Amino acid sequence: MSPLQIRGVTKAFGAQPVLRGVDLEVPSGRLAAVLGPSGCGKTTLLRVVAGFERADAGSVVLAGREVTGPGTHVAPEKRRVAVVPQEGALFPHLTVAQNVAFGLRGGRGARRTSAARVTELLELVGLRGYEERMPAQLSGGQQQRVAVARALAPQPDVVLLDEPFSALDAALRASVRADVRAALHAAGATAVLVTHDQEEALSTADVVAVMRDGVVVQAGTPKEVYRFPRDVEVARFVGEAVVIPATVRDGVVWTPLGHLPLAQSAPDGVGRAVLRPEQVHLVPEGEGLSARVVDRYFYGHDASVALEVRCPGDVLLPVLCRTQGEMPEGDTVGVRIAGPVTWFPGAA
Ligand SMILES: Nc1ncnc2c1ncn2[C@@H]1O[C@H](COP(=O)(O)OP(=O)(O)OP(=O)(O)O)[C@@H](O)[C@H]1O
Repeated sequence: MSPLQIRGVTKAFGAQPVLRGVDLEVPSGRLAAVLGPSGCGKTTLLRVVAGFERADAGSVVLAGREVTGPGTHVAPEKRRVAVVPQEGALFPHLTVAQNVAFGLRGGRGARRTSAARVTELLELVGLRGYEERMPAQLSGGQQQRVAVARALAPQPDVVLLDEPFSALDAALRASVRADVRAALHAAGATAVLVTHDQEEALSTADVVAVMRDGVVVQAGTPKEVYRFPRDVEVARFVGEAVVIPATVRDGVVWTPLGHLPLAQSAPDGVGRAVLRPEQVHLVPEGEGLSARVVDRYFYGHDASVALEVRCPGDVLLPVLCRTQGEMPEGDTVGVRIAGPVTWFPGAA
């Protein structure tokens, strides 16, 4: 049985419904990211699971025990859930070792509050040797790692992390993220990470739950939600998407860019196809369709160009494409589309 099962959870603040029937299961030892735009209810969901908020309806089952349900509300401290807040919230007057040892009190490891266990936990987060430092002597990333060690100390059933990397600067974020992920996996912890950063969700989590307007609209592996988004909005939210008008006839998608293979079977009809910028390949001018560079975006590790593709019938279609090299604006290039597209019925 999954250590965390959330079923049909609803929650309103006054007249404002915030959670509108959330379903989510997190398998044992997995890290799930709850990904969604600001205000969609991510933190509220975490607070319901932690027991800081009462749900109006639905249930939360932790390690087989219903902690939230009709007539049931187990107090937060009795839930065996650990919370890592946005900024680690370490006790400033306690050393790193004392902060971690604090997490051991009252937990399963209560009888083993030994220095050895603290060292073991610090080792897990890559901070062995930092026992005697004070929190103020640590970087923001190190503080977050201590907070994770403290959270793991009582061997909770589930670790909840609320935007734990958002206060870190970009250069640090990726490495702290990787360390925290490794520590959670090494501890075999089941965890839920709340984030509005799609790159963070896709690169860190085993399961991504995309949340919108108080419901989980899709949950799956990072590859599943990226390659097989449930709708155009999910496609746009989990990455850059090229959305084009498309008609399905006999299992083939007809688009202004030519006919393309389908990622999944679909009934005949009119709708939109979604492809990713990395499926748009540049070819020498004269091959494929002709396109003009209309804008460029430089990200450091790579770059994108906005193209205007001239399609049959003189239709001009805006398309985004990844590039490595220099591409002056106004340049004319050839493009070819590779790989399958996802398709959604409805008006273009
Ligand atoms: N205690 C509260 N009382 C009243 N309204 C609240 C309360 N907590 C949250 N809300 C409202 O519920 C909605 C969802 O908030 P929540 O913090 O869960 O969203 P979120 O997805 O975590 O957003 P963010 O990414 O910005 O933190 C917001 O409109 C917020 O104003």
